[in-house]
Amino acid sequence: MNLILLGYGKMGKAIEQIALRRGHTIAARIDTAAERDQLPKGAGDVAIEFTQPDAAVDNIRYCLRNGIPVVSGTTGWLQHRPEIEQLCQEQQGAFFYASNYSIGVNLFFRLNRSLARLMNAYPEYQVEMEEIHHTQKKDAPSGTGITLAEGLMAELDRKTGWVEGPTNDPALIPILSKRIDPVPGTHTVAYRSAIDDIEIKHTAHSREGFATGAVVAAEWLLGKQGAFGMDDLLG
Ligand SMILES: NC(=O)C1=CN([C@@H]2O[C@H](COP(=O)(O)OP(=O)(O)OC[C@H]3O[C@@H](n4cnc5c(N)ncnc54)[C@H](O)[C@@H]3O)[C@@H](O)[C@H]2O)C=CC1
Ligand SMILES: O=C(O)C1=N[C@H](C(=O)O)C[C@H](O)C1
Repeated sequence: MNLILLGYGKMGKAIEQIALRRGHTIAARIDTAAERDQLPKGAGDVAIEFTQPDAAVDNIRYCLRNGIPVVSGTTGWLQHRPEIEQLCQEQQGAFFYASNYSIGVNLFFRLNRSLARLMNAYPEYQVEMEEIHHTQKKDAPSGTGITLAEGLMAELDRKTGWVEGPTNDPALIPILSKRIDPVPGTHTVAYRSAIDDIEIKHTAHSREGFATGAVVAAEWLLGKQGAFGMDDLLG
């Protein structure tokens, strides 16, 4: 495949390495909206978009309107997801999104939901979450943290929402965000009682898992039509 990298920061560069290793070529490395607007027609087969919260929606719209299948991993913009999915349908385009592309985290999402189902029967445990990332991260809580919280809300009857920081409201899941360099991404879900604690934790050692997942998603998306996520890819 000939890939357009929309965003050539930490993730764009990690994706380039993995893409080249998997035999793909790089059609363009785009790091501003102005550069993107100068892309020639038919420049690449798939765009991989890892930019920043205030740029993602415009980039994804651009791809869908120009018939470019797009894999996005940017976090912090998902309030606009329904609009993007509608545009994808109208344009008969191809759009893939995951808050986290690593296989390990996607296993962790499933473990989180299974554990939450089990903990429904044990209301004496209070659930809380922590996410740690490098200090350049623009959004908090992390997209992965929000996906974990959504998994808890789907399975734990006593939780109806999440909040950033501590809370005394028993219906809310507190998500504590810490920024420490050079942490690529660490997520913990903890159930605490007066007697003991149960914790599950995912620690990324580098960006390799995120980048590999994004390239695999681009390979998978080519030739498809619709809006997809990791559950479609992993089955
Ligand atoms: N879904 C996942 O698995 C992962 C998601 N992320 C998310 O990906 C995003 C990018 O992360 P990093 O690469 O670490 O950030 P970064 O700050 O290193 O790179 C972002 C790049 O996007 C560029 N950019 C800004 N506006 C742009 C525009 N309009 N068009 C094209 N490029 C533009 C910036 O110049 C910068 O080079 C963040 O939202 C982060 O949360 C990061 C890692 C994994
Ligand atoms: O900004 C990052 O670095 C990361 N962002 C994603 C998120 O917000 O969950 C995924 C990963 O944790 C790294």
